[in-house]
Amino acid sequence: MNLMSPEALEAALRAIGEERYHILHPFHHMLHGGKLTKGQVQAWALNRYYYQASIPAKDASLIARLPTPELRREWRRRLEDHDGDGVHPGGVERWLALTDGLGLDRDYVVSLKGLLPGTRFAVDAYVQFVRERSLLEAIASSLTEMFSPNIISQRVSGMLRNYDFVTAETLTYFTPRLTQAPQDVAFALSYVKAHADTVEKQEQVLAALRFKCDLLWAQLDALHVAYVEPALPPPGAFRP
Ligand SMILES: O=C(O)c1cc(C(=O)O)c2c(n1)C(=O)C(=O)c1cc(C(=O)O)[nH]c1-2
Repeated sequence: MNLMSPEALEAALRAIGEERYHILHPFHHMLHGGKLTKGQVQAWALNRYYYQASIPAKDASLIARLPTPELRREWRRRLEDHDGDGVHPGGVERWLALTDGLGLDRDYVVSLKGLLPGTRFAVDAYVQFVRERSLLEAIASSLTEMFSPNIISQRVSGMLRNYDFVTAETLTYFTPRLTQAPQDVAFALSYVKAHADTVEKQEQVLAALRFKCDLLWAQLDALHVAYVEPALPPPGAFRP
């Protein structure tokens, strides 16, 4: 690989999303296309809770390694987006409003007892990646958020149209994400474009984004195998 301009690097990052973001996964198509039962949608929300709940842990470990107040302030905003400020609910709390709206017991969701092993391993791999890899790779791994407004729009409009058990209120988690994600991306992308200034670093940021796409994909694979086809939930996992 030759050294790319920052613009060419951004194009290469976007091409990774075109190729492997979870918007292409069959489970996503079934979810927004109205092809799932209520129990299968509950399984999705319950498992995805672990992703939401783990995001602040990965952001906190990233903040700990940022070298300046300016950088830490920028990343701290994400912690507030997810954890809230004690007055306004954050994303984790809003995700529980979603699982409430789908009729799941909150204590059961938070206990993680019904989680698929595949979800646990994929999410834990993200937190560990951010803790152990370089700051540049850790920041680059957040860049799937470049692609999330698209999948969120598709999911929200499709679910509202196709399921009588889903209301706009149930899905309010997603509304703030449509403005928060582009704000997150503006910073992370400009950081990556400025700091990936060698071929080796450019290869690392591209690999970090592929890794992140893969762990999002693996979460939907786990749901598909357990609840759609061949529908074999592992021992102890949530049963609709
Ligand atoms: O709905 C989605 O498909 C989706 C995807 C992603 C993503 O691409 O990582 C995030 C979110 N949602 C999300 O809600 C969110 O808070 C979030 C934080 C992060 C991150 O890596 O820091 N990704 C995502």
